[in-house]
Amino acid sequence: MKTNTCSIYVVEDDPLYGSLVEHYLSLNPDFQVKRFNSATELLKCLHEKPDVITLDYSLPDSTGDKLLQQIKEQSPETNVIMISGQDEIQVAIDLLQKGAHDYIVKNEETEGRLRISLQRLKKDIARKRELESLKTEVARKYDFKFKSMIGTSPAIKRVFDLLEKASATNITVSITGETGTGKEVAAKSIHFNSPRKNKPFVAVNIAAIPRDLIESELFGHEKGSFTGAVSRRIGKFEEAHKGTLFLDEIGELDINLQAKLLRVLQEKEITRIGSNEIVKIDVRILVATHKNLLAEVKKGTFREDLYYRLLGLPILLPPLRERGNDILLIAKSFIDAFCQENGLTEKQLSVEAKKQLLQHPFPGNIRQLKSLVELACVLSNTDAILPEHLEDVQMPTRVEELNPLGVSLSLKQHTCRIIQHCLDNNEYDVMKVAQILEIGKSTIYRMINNGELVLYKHPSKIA
Ligand SMILES: Nc1ncnc2c1ncn2[C@@H]1O[C@H](COP(=O)(O)OP(=O)(O)OP(=O)(O)O)[C@@H](O)[C@H]1O
Repeated sequence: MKTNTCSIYVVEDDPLYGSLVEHYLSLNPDFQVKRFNSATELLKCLHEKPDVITLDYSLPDSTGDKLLQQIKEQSPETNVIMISGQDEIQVAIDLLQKGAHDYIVKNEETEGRLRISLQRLKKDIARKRELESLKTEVARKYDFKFKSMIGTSPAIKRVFDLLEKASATNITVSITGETGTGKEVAAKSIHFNSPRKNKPFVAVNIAAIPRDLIESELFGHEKGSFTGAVSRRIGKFEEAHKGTLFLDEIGELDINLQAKLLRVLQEKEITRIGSNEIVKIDVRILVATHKNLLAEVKKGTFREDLYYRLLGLPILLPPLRERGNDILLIAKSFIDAFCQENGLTEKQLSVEAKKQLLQHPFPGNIRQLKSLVELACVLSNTDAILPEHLEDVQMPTRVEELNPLGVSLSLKQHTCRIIQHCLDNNEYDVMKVAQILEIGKSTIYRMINNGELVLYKHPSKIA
């Protein structure tokens, strides 16, 4: 159905009034109107799930009250507008509480009120349809069965197998792998191929949120529960109710909050900060980290009980250098997408360029491959990508070299270059860089997430 059309069923036993409403509504080309003289007639067609039903309160074979309940049970998405000869306020309140969208009294203003009510509904319905189609589009994008995660190597096929198993059940999944190996894409694939796919997928990057705000971000807060809590806010757990919560960089969670998270996972209920109300939650948990959590447990920075609670089905994403020819398949898809998006002619990797890519260690994995081939598309003036286009950009070693062309940069660009330089020269140790530059590590992680900084962790440096 088009986003702006709207099916409306008119239920009215008074033939004259019924045909008046039907005629009036049919004047709008976006409305597809059908008329019914009784509750029995309507119930036969309720499986068609119309967008709107205008319902006469007193019908010969049912009451508006009873019929409203039946509609809400059988077609909960249908909006019901009650039209009644009664102007008793309590009747209207009761029906609205039972799920009617509007209550309109039959008088000389009925036509105008009905028009306003339907106009509002039409916008809501169009918005809902748009949202549904966006959801379907996202779901299709992350459907690993249809190769949105590219790869045919034995290493990635093993991962696809596990992703499929993970999608079929509710088990907690812990995804590990070097930076840029596709942990977030894997998490989305699990969700969008699971029975929860029509419910929310909520991702939280623990490292990107300042330590003081994490608790409120996860569990929500009541107005006034701490300085800055100007209004009530639900947390990510409640937001993800019935869906999936993806806790990225779980290894960065503060040890004190680890205890609270464990309790929430065991008891399946949360309390917002500053509230005593217990809220039941039904959330599927996926976690990811590039850290070796067992090593963190041994160091005493990650709780052992939480580690075992989160381990569930472990999925290790292999580094790109272990995926053989997948490197070329993925590179080609990035090249095609980049050329198409930027109006460039189609480009092919030369035999030598392919050899070079296959030998590259790719410490930044797929994210690094993407920037490398996108830069090559820009550097190549022909339809061929040659080895010279795939040279790694040399990292400057002196701060003056950060701006070799002397072009004027904004303060933000300078900031990015300085932090990136410091990361490159300190083994990508975010904590250390945060201390050296006296900035928060969450700032650095936020910039990494925004793509302003790159965290190329050399394999030998990964714990
Ligand atoms: N198999 C794949 N095929 C094609 N593209 C992929 C594949 N896996 C990941 N990507 C792409 O690689 C990039 C990095 O993926 P993603 O953000 O999921 O990695 P990550 O492991 O979560 O990174 P980080 O550790 O930095 O959080 C994204 O652009 C993603 O779309």
